[in-house]
Amino acid sequence: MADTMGVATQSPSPQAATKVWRPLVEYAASGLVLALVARGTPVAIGYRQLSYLEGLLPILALIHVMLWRRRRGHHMVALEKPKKKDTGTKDKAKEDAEIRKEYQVLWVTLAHKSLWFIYVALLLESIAINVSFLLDSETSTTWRPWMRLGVQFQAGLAVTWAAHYLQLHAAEIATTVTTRSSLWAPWSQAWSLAIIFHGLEVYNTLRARHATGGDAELANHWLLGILAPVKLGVAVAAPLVYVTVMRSVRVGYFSPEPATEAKAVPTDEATDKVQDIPTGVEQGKAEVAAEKQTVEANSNPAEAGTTGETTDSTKHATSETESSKADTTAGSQTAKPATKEEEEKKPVVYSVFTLFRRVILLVYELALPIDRSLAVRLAVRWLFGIVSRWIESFEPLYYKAFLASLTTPARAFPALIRYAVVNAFTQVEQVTIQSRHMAVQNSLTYFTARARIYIYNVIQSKSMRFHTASHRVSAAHRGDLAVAALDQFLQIILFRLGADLFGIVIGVYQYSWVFNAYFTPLSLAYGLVSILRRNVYGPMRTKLRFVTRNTDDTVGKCMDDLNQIETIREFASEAFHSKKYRNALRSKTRQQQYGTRALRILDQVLDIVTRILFCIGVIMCLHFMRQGTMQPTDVMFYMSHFIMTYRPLKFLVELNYELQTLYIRCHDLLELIDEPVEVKDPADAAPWQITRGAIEFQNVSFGYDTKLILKNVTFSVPAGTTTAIVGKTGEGKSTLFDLLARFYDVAEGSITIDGMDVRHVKQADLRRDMAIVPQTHTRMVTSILFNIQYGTAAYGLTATREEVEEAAKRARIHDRIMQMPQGYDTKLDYSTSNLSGGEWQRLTIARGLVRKGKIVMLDEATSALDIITEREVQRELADCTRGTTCLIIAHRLPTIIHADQILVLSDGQIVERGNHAELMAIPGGVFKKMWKDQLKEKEKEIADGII
Ligand SMILES: Nc1ncnc2c1ncn2[C@@H]1O[C@H](COP(=O)(O)OP(=O)(O)OP(=O)(O)O)[C@@H](O)[C@H]1O
Repeated sequence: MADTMGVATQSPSPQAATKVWRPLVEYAASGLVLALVARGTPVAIGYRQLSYLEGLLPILALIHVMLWRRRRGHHMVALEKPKKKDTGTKDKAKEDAEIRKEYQVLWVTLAHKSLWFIYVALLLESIAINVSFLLDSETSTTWRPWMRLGVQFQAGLAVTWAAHYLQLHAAEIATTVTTRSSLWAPWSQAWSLAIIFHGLEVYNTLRARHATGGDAELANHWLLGILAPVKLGVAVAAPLVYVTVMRSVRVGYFSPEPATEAKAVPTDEATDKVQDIPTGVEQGKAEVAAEKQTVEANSNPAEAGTTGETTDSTKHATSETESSKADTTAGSQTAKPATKEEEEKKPVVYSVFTLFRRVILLVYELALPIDRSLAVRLAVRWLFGIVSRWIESFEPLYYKAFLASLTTPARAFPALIRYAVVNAFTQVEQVTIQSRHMAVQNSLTYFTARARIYIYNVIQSKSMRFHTASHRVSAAHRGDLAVAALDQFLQIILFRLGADLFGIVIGVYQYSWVFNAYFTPLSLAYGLVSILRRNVYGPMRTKLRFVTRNTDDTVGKCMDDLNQIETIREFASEAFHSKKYRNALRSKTRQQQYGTRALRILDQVLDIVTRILFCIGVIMCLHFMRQGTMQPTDVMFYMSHFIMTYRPLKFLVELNYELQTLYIRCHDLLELIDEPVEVKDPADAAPWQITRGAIEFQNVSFGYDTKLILKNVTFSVPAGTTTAIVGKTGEGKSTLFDLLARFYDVAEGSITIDGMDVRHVKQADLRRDMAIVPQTHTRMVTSILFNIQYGTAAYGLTATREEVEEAAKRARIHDRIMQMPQGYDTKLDYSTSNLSGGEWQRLTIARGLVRKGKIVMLDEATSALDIITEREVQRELADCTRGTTCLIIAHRLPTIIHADQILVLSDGQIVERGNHAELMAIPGGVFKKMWKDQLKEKEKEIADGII
C-alpha cells in the first residue's frame, strides 16, 4: 500500500494486524497475573522480593517481545525480515546499505514496540499495586479512600487510553499499520500516562509507608520506596533514550525531504522513493555537504534580490564581489556543463540558528522603511500588553484579600474597591484585546506587501534555467506561505510574546514566594512538561511538515497541469490527470489528518497534565489547610491564579508551534532566495545600448547539461545585414539566440555586440534594443492592443495606437482584427477560440515589429502561416528590418534566400557559410542537399496533388 511517509511499510494483511496485537495481549495478561499473584494476599510474598520482581518486570517484557519476535520471524509490525535481494546488476555496496537500512528500521521499530509494551505492563501493574494495597489488611483505614481513588483513576485512564488507542488504530489497521505518526502517537501518549501512573504510585507507596508507621515488616519496605521513583525515572528516561537512538540511527523517519523534481512524484511513486533514504553514513555526508552549502549560501546572501527594491548595501557589496569574480572567470566557470556531483545536488538543510538569523535580517530589511509614528504606536501597544499583564496578576491577590476582609467589615470596602478596579481593568483589557490585535494586524499589512514584492522580484530575477526547470506557481505559492507565517509570527512577537513571558514570570513568582514555597515545584513541573513535550513532539511535527510540503508541491503541480488543458483534451488524458490529482490530494489529506491528530494528542496531553497539576495543587491546599497553615481564601487564590499563570504557558506551546511553521515556511523561502542565479548583472556595468548591432560569436561552446550543444562556434554578423541559420531540428539554432540575448552564459568563448561582451552589460540594457519573435508565442489574456503594445513594455508601453496598427498591417493581421466586434479592444482569451494558431503567430510578429529593435531575431516566425501569407509577411519583414541586424531561423529554405549570409549548423558546429548562391555552389554541400531534398519534397507534393 502506498504510503508517502511510512517507513518501509508493507501492505498489512488482516493476519499481520492480528499479529501486532498478539504479543501485547500475551504480555499484558502475564504482567497482570504476575503482579496480582505477587501482590495477592493468598501468596503473600514479602515486599522486598516483590520489589525485586517489580524491577524485573520491564526486563521480562523485553525478553518476552524478543522471544516472540524470534518465533514469528520479525513480523513485529508487518515489517518483513530484510531479504537478500537479487544482486543482478545492482551495486553490492548499495545493496548492503539497503539491507542495513532495513535492519535499522526493524530494530528501531522493535525498540519502539518493546517500550510500548513495557508501558502497558507498568500501567496494569500499577493498578494491581493499588488493588493489593486495598486488599492488604495492614493498610491504614485513613489511606484506603486514597487507594480506592487511585485505582479508580488509573482504571479510568487505562480504559480511556485503550479506547483512544483502538480508535486511533481501527482505521490504520484497515489501511496501513505502521505509518510514522501512528508509531509515534500512542507511544508518546502511553509515555505521558506512564509518568502519571508512576507519580501516583510513588504517592500511594509513600502514603502507605507513612500510614503504617513503625510496623516492623513494613519498615523494611524502603526498597519499595526507592524502586518506585527509580521506575519513574526509567519511564521518563527511556523515551528520551529511544528518541536519541532513533535520531542517531537516522533511518529516515520524517527525514526532511525538500521538494525536488525527483521527489515530486504522485503518491504511488513516492513509496518507491522512500527506499532511497540515505543510511546514517550517507546522511552524515549529506549533512556535511548541506552545511557547507549553507555556509556558502550564507556568505553569499546577495544572489537573489539584486533586482529587488530591498537590496541593501551589504547585499550589494557581496553582489559586486560575486559579479567581479564571475567576470574574471567568465567563459570558463559560469556555465560549465554540470558535473555528475552537481547533478546529484543534495538538498540544503539550514540549521535553526542560521535560518532564524537570516529571517530576522530579512524582516529587518523589509520592515526598515517603516513609518516612525507606526513604530511608536507598535511600541506603545507592546508596552501596554506588558503593563496590563502585570496589573492583571494582582486580581487573584486582591480577590483573596477581599474574601479575607469579609470577617472585618471595616477593611472589606477598601479591599472591594481595589479588587473591583483591577477586575474592571481586566475586563476592559479583554474587550480591547481584539481591537488592539486588529490594529497590529493592519500595521503589518505594509510589511507583508513589501515582503510579497520582494519575493516576486526574487522569482523574476532567477535565471532562465530555474524557470524552465521548475514550477513558478509552486515557488510563488511557497513564497506566499512564508509571508503568511512571518506575518503570524510577527503578530505573536508584537502582541503576545513580551506580555505572556512577563505573565509567566509574575505567576511563578507569586505562586512560589508570595503564596507558598511548596508550590514552586508544581509551577516548574508544568513548564518542564511543556519543554519535554516540545522536544519530543517538536521535531516530529517539523519533519512531518517537510513531507506535507512535498505533497503540497505535487498538488500544486497537478494544478499547473491545467495550463496544458489543450494538450489534455487532445490526448483525452482527463482521467489520467484526475487520477494524478486525486492521488496527490489523498496523500495530502492523509498527512493533514496525521498532523491534526498529532496536535490533538498534544492538546489532550497538555490538558490532562494541567488538570492533574491542578488537582495536585488542590490536594496540597487541603493538606496545608488541615495543618492550619492555609486559609480557605488561599485555596480561592490558588484556583483563580492557576488559570492565569498557565494560560501564558500554554501560549508558549503555541509559540513553539508557530516557530516550527515559520521554520518550514522560511526554509522554503531561503531555498528559493539561495537558488543560485546563474546569469547576473555585473555590478559595475555602465549604462549601455546597442548602436549598430554588429554581432560576433567567438569560439562559443555551450550545453544545458553535460552534453555540449554548441562546439567552438565562431561567426560574425555585420551591422545592418541579415543572417539566416539553418540546420536539422535540435542542432542548437534557438540556443544561439538564447545566448545572444544572454538567457544563458556561454561555457567557453564570448559573444560581443558592437564590440561589447554581452556579460559586461546589464541584461535590461542588452535586451532593450532587441526584438525577438520566438517559436512559441505568448498569449496574454487581455486586449489585442495590449498584446501588440507589450512589445514596447521595456519603454513603458510607449507604442501608440497608430504604431500598433502599422505593425499589425505589416504582420498581415490588421484586417482580421478589424473584423472583430471590438477591433483592437477585443479581449483575447488563453485558447485559440478567437484567434487561430497562425493568427496568434502574426500577432506575435506585430509585437516584435512594434518594438523596432536594432537587432531582430526571428525564430521560425512564420512557420504556422500558409505559403501566400508567409510570402507577404516575409516581404514586409524584409522591408521593415532593412538596415537593422536581422537573424532568422527557418526550416523552409526559400524564405531565407535573400539573406546576406546563411550559416549551416550541424553537430554543434557551423559547417558551411555564405549566401544562397555560394552555398549552392559547394559540390555535395549540406545546404545544397537540404535545398534539393526540400525541392524534391515539394515536387512530390505537387505530383501527389497535395499542393
Ligand atoms: N532549457 C533546456 N534545457 C535542456 N536542454 C535544452 C533546453 N533547451 C533546449 N535544449 C536542448 O538543446 C538542444 C538544442 O535545442 P534548440 O532549441 O537550440 O534546437 P533548434 O536547433 O532550435 O531546434 P528546432 O529547430 O527544433 O527548434 C536540443 O537537443 C534541446 O533538447
